[in-house]
Amino acid sequence: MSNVSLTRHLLEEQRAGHISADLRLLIEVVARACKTISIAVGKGALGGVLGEAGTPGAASMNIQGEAQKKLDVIANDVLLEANAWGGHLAGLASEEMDHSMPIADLSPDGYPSGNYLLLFDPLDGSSNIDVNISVGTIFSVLRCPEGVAVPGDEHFLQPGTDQVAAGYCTYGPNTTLVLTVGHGTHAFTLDREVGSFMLTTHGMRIPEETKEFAVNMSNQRHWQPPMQRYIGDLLLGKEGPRGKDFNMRWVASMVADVHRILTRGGIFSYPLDAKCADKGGKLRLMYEANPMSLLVEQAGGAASTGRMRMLEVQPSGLHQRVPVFLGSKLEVEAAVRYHLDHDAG
Ligand SMILES: O=P(O)(O)OC[C@H]1O[C@](O)(COP(=O)(O)O)[C@@H](O)[C@@H]1O
Ligand SMILES: [Mg+2]
Ligand SMILES: [Mg+2]
Repeated sequence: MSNVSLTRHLLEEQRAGHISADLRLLIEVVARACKTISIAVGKGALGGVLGEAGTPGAASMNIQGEAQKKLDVIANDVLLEANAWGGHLAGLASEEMDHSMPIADLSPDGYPSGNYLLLFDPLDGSSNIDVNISVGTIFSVLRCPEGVAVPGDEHFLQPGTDQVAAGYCTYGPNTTLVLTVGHGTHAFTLDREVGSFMLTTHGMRIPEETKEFAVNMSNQRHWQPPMQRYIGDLLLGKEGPRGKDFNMRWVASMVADVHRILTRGGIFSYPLDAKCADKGGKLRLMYEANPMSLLVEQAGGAASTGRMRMLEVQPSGLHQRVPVFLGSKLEVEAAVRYHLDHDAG
């Protein structure tokens, strides 16, 4: 077992010139918030954290029009509270908040504003909270544009290539933080007795090829023709054009599905379908697709919308949705080929 804590790892990244002291602090604050969320998730029914937020018959809704779970709200509050003292942050944005929040509004006591913007999905996999299946937190860090002291939504609309850090924490049988600052993707497991994240995988690598795909098959009839054809060919197995049998896994928590892919390979997809076409997709670009795409690319994988590299999408809205294909490089390239061939007629 490694004796490298997250703190030591971040100090080494700072000494190597990969991150500033402020960014190190910011990541430590997010990691501390994740520990608090992990404790709340772990208490389950005993902590009164299961079920819907709001009052019976009047569930509270977020900007996405989704009913909020108690833990969505708790996790969001934990992240806000942890970051309220500012210093390192200029503003933050969350799946659960209609608009971004400048740190000046969050911290009226007058802490100085910093240089970074933090975006997060405080609780990913909400439908799994009440059934004791892994959920998580996803986050992305951008630089606040020069000369902007009080950032608005428009300042967050930077492509994924501009992320200076990205990560997620899974709350499952163990609590694992997976992080990149653009120099590899590394995993830290929470030592619950000591209370520290310890480095457990340095330099995660996704195998280029895979025989495992992750998709919500119940949407099949709503998919567009290239997706129908792609998955159809996977299902034909050895006898089909792909020449091998594929296995399927779908946790319905993006963090857990991506964690499996970072650990042993695979392809994860949430394509455009007739149900979500008007919104542009199901998953959110800024705090789901982009951070996961950076982590996957840094581990040797690929991430695409099916038609272009995810990290190069120019965002047009804080809560913008996109189709997602990510994971083993050659398999993502295969999925993209089905889309491009279709478009080319
Ligand atoms: O219920 P579906 O359609 O399978 O969708 C599952 C997907 O939705 C999500 O739960 C969306 O995230 P939130 O729980 O943060 O809204 C992903 O984690 C997951 O991949
Ligand atoms: Mg999510
Ligand atoms: Mg969420």
